[in-house]
Amino acid sequence: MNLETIKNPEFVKDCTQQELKELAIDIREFLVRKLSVTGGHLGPNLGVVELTLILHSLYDSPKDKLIWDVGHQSYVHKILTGRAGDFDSLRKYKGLCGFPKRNESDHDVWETGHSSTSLSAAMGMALSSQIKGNDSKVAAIIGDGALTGGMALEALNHIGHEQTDLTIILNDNEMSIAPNVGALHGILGRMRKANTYQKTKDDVEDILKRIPAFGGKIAATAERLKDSLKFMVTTGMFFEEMGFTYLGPVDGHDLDDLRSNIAFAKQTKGPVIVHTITKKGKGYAPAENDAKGTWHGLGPYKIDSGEVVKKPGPPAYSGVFSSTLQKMAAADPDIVAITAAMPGGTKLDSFAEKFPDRMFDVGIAEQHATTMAAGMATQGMKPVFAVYSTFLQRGYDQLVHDVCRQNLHVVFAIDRAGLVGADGETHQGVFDIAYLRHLPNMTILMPKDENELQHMLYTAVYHDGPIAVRYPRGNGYGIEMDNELKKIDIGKWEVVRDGKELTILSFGTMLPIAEEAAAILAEENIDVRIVNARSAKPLDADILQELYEEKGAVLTLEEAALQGSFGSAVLEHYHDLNQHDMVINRMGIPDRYIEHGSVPELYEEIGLTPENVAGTLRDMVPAKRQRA
Ligand SMILES: Cc1ncc(C[n+]2csc(CCOP(=O)(O)OP(=O)(O)O)c2C)c(N)n1
Ligand SMILES: CC(=O)[C@@H](O)[C@H](O)COP(=O)(O)O
Ligand SMILES: [Mg+2]
Repeated sequence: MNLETIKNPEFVKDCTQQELKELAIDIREFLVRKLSVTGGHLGPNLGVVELTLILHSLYDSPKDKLIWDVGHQSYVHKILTGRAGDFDSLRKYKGLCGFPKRNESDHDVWETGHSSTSLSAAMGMALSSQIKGNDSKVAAIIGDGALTGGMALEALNHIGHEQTDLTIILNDNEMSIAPNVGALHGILGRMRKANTYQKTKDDVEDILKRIPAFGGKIAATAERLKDSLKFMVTTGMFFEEMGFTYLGPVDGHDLDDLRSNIAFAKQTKGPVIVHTITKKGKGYAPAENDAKGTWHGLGPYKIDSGEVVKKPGPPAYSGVFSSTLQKMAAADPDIVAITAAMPGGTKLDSFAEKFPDRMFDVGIAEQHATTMAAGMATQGMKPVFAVYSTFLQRGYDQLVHDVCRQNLHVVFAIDRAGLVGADGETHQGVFDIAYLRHLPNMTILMPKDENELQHMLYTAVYHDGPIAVRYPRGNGYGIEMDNELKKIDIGKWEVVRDGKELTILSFGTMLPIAEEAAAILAEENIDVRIVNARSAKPLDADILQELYEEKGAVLTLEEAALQGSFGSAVLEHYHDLNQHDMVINRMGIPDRYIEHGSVPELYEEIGLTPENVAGTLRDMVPAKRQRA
């Protein structure tokens, strides 16, 4: 079938199971082919083809609400809702979003990107239907990984209490990005086995019944055995006790099994959990056999070999972070590393290979990770929580209440700081300076390059108190790395280019843009000093005072939200000293959410380009000269 002819999902209601089977083949072929060029979350989407077909067969989207947790597995939903023709633009600038997007389709009733929000949103919609008395049905699709998120458990607790009509499809493929972790994962595993338990029990009884006379007594014993076994691995006891009707385990690739169970769930009163067992990457061998999570989300690849098309380049910042931490951990047994279900992305998986007892993957539980680290710090450990900027947003109160207020020595290795590109709005790491800077006792550092990162990490681990070292997604510059780690003087910035007329305070990895802008102005005999302003808290008060006294003009440059980040700190500094005549300007992320696209395209969109920086500086010259 030409999927691009699909305009809406209605047609699947009239398909026979056989036709759906054929459609599933077409969808898998389409996904593998399209994503070999665009990249994206192939594994998760190959795992939900049958599930999505049955959901759209049984539910009347968008009147009925289908909510995709994390949403990285919503490509099949997007194909069935008329967007197959847009897949060449998947995760590209102004193209198809890689997550549900309400302005893309009425069928995208809830936007996701961060994990574990679907059950709360579903509950909100289900309660609204109940109060309004309309007949909209609600179904949330949540993965076994997302179920390890605290929000999901909060929602389960409330939903089970309220007994609200809604269906939760638990898409259990035993994988988060990496193999899933946690006690809940163990319970799900026993439920998965319950299937075999059921089969074993039936087999045992059949055999016993075939043994004449004597067999009868054994069969009675088997009955008792069955009851005790049942107690141990009751399928769904965990959820049943929470107030849910538990259906499962269901074969998540068997259209009949899915249809009968989800249809039953849909018409059942109260909350129902349908525990489906799926295979991540189903139907494409390299993805199906992926034990590490490589095929969870990736760039372009060669279909035949499954070879990922790797762009050669310098080491990734994440890699420099991890190798530096490993070097330090070898010499210091108090150093421990923590990740919230991102061992691969943060490169802590290689740390865990060397120090298996000192790396903790807590699941998708950033709140728990933050406070656990604080607990460790009270015992003299040196916890390093490696976390994406955007995901640390989940641990905000723990940062305030547990870490900073108690002034505990926790190191936050904030990865993906700045624009991340293809993941778009929900993943841009642009708010962490703003949400950290106002916390008393917090220190915020960002290196200009990968060599400074290793020294900054060393400085942070041996600092006393809460400290964040932030670094971007992607590779460094391939510069030479110092052999010896050295401490950086926190709060001391570094002049990297002399100049008299104007000064750029460049925060973190904005330096190349600053240098290109200075070169443009040098052609016009406008002399620009560049400072590597490597701490957003504390600021370098000495340099700021020198700039004021020389009646300078300052432009702050950062890849972070202008509202409340580094530039705001410099503004506040001069204001608080009543130095209101200081000529100052700021450039960074404007006050809106930045959608998906390549980082260079996004820089263009928001004006973070050498030409624009030069233009802003040029416009500051008159005011600067007037003040002199
Ligand atoms: C708050 C938060 N932390 C971390 C992530 C990164 N992340 C994206 S998908 C994923 C794993 C999801 O596993 P699961 O829900 O089982 O879905 P699957 O990919 O297996 O279909 C993680 C950890 C995230 N999106 N949100
Ligand atoms: C869906 C999700 O949140 C993750 O898969 C994320 O896309 C990973 O980002 P990186 O590719 O930067 O590791
Ligand atoms: Mg999973």
